[in-house]
Amino acid sequence: MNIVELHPANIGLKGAIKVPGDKSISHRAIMFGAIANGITIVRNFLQGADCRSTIECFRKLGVKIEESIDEIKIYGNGFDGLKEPVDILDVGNSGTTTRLILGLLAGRPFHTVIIGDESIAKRPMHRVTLPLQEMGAIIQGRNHGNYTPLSIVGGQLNPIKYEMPVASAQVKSALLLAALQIDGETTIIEPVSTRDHTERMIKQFGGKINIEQHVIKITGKQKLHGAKINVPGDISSAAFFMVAAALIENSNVVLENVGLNPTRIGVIEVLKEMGADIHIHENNDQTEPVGDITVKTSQLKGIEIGGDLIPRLIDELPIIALLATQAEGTTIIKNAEELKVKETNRIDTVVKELKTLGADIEATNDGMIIKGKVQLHGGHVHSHGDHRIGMMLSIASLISKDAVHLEGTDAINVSYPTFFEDLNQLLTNK
Ligand SMILES: O=C(O)C1=C[C@@H](OP(=O)(O)O)[C@@H](O)[C@H](O)C1
Ligand SMILES: C=C(OP(=O)(O)O)C(=O)O
Repeated sequence: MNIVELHPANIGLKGAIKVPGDKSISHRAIMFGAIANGITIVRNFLQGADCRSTIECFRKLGVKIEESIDEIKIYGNGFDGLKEPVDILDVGNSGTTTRLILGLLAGRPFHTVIIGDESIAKRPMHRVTLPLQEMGAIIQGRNHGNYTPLSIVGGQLNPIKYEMPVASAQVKSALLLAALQIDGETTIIEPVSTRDHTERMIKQFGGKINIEQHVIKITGKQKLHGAKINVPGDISSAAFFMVAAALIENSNVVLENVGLNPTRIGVIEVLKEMGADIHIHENNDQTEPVGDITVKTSQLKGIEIGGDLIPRLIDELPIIALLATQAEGTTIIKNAEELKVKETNRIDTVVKELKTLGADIEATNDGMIIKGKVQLHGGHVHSHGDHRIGMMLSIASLISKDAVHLEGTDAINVSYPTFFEDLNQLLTNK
């Protein structure tokens, strides 16, 4: 496992960068391109390991996908264009690929086997396999279909009315991808709003979907046509530099062309409530809203984070935990038990690694309690193979007193392969 020695920043972060494309939207652009009729062109696609896994899975399903430096071209032939793969589909580290592809394959009349890495093998799949089985798909796997390896034989599905027990955009999207193949209307009820990229994309590809509050209705067998997708920058990646700029003296950072979908901007709301010097400049209102985010060095105070806000910042909670170590007072993160079933148990890994650096942080059943402001010291820390933990600890090293030895930085390739290049650029700008 690779170990990198990281040093405290002795200057502020300065300048403007464009973070890479949004991971959630990049996955969906490939999937919708594959099931639509005609050509789909995707610009600013995230070339991270997770989205690469999605491309390779769809190639194995018989979809022609061409790649050049600045765009991806997908030749869609509708749902019927997908063919029984002769090989196993490997989803790598990607929960989004696993769950969404299961929804799509639930309606395909052929057999597929899905595997992933060690982390994927621990992530619960019943949340999608149970409702998909209720719709009529045949799914088998470890622990009665809860864990990979999974095998699925899809076919004719029945529409259902499904009240989701967990707030999860992946579950919602899997069910929508299944529902798109059914003659009849499927109803999905979310407990709390989650990211709505799938719903937006259905419309962008020419489909119809009815959304009223938390009730989503969709009729299948619609004709989707190819589209042009400009993927906005990923706010989940931008969050690391938003926090770094707020915490490091003499910083002034602009993150350009970041996706500002209202279901994703919880981290901006938290930064504002904690007192950060942050400004948003919305550029336009496309299918997905985008804009520039400016963050300067800030004085912060602890707050309580929970309830409906959680799904809107779920992936940002590791970096928000670091932010809280530098805020005056106590920050309480609650209702975030979903953190336990991410690439790692992110309550445990965040608490363990930040404690190693001297933070005052305790795990609770559904989140964390963090007391600040505490000067972090150096130490030997580990990403545990989790990209977001790796990036959070890299930012922590910038505000630590002594060197930090970070093990497992390669995990960062999952969502942000150019993370260290971008960080170095912000550190060298005057
Ligand atoms: O739909 C998506 O693209 C995602 C949904 C979230 O997962 P859940 O649906 O499990 O909350 C998020 O954590 C993940 O990084 C991406
Ligand atoms: C949880 C994440 O992704 P996924 O579920 O797709 O593995 C993430 O990117 O933080």
